[in-house]
Amino acid sequence: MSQQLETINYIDSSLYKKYDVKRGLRNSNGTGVLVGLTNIGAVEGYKIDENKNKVPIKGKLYYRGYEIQDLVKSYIAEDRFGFEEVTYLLIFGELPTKSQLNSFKEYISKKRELPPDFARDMILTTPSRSIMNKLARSVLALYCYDENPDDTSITNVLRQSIDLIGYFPALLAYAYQAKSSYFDNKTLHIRNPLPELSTAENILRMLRPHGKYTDLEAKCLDICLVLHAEHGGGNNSAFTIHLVSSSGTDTYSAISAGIGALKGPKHGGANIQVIKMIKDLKANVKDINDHKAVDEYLIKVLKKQANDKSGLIYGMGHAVYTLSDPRAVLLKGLAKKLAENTDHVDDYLLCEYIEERTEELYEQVHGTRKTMCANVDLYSGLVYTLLNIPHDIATPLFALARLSGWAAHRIEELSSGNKLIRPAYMSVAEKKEFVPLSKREPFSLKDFLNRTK
Ligand SMILES: CC(=O)SCCNC(=O)CCNC(=O)[C@H](O)C(C)(C)COP(=O)(O)OP(=O)(O)OC[C@H]1O[C@@H](n2cnc3c(N)ncnc32)[C@H](O)[C@@H]1OP(=O)(O)O
Ligand SMILES: O=C([O-])CC(=O)C(=O)O
Repeated sequence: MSQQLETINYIDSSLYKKYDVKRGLRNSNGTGVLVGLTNIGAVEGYKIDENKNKVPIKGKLYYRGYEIQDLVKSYIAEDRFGFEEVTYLLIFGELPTKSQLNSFKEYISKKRELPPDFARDMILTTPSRSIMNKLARSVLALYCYDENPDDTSITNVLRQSIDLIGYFPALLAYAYQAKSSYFDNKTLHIRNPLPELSTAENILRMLRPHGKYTDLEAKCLDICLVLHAEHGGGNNSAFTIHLVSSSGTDTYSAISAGIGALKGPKHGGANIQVIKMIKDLKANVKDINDHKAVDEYLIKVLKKQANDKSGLIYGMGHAVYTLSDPRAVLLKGLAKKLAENTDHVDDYLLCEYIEERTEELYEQVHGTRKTMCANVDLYSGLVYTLLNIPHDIATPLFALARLSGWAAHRIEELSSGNKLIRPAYMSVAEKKEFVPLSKREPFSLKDFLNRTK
């Protein structure tokens, strides 16, 4: 029956050209179809020249007009946590004053504790191997604990968004604890969040059996959260938020849909896929410093003969960035610093080698050159290893950080979208006459192909 599904669902790719369908909402030069306007994040990865050709450039990312490097550099220089400030910036559109930031942090800190018995009833009873799956279900379950869940007024959506931002570290940490205890036979540690701690500190406190972490570990995790918080309106999960919000549905439905989109291996889930790919590479290549052997492995990946046989080198390529992804540049620098004088120098060099070689090996295998840079997911897994953060939560950390951007995009859609997002699909199906049950014949591939020729 699945063969039948493949047959009846096949659409000849020449039809897309014939009817000028923008597959994947992409123009013929690979750029995205313009479908919206946003004030939140700006992603710049190419220029269009006077002949309408796409010209690769170094990538830039702005949050509400501020360049990501400037934000990160200032948090490092001022030796302070930046994620709460970035959340404020994304939602309210301006950098906060000291007192605005303090009140915002105080407000979030009051929402750190989950509703009474939520952890017991909603997280520990039905653990999942996938923490992303558990997070989506937890967000949906929070609908039942909200006395005003369906009100889409901005005041109410803002309250719901900040509640979720406050709850997320505990949702993530308890989902991880439930998974580790139930599936990996580890001791269950349930530690309360502390209101005076930053998001990064609370995550580390609740994740670790002893609840301890260093200031450096927390500040590095904070940088990772800052870097993952927002990426414009067109990325798959933010667009999902716009799409779902445009129907007028509730905040919990919209955010859980965003989590589902981010989980995919071509989007946020790529960070876990990079970790798995490197594990597979190490299992198949005796010496990871042997460049020839690494090349051979990567060629097999590209030929769909190795790893998950998708043909993808995870952590490489991007829909917008061409020469560089500014987040990958920053994470690479962080990974290099953290790896120095540890056993992980070779792991760092391996990621760097994959970054250097992908374009050329892609050309060798496919015969066409594609400009491809490391994306945010290539080095993040290594940074988490170096921070002693379990790999299971790599994508969930992405979701926790991106929740700030999603909240801003949902509020933007509700404030300025004002139109149900509803693109067109042209039907290419044949029209048929109804056949009574007694006269039907089983599906025949031959008949089907004859009819659809
Ligand atoms: C947070 C984020 O979402 S960042 C992205 C994380 N995702 C990954 O790291 C997964 C690997 N990368 C990819 O799959 C892609 O680069 C994407 C989906 C991110 C972006 O893709 P796009 O730039 O839109 O390119 P597109 O999907 O049109 O691909 C063009 C061709 O290059 C191939 N390609 C793109 N990236 C890669 C890659 N990393 N490895 C192998 N082939 C690749 C595609 O398979 C496609 O081949 P096809 O024309 O034969 O179908
Ligand atoms: O912009 C994209 O397509 C994907 C991405 O990097 C992100 O969402 O962070």
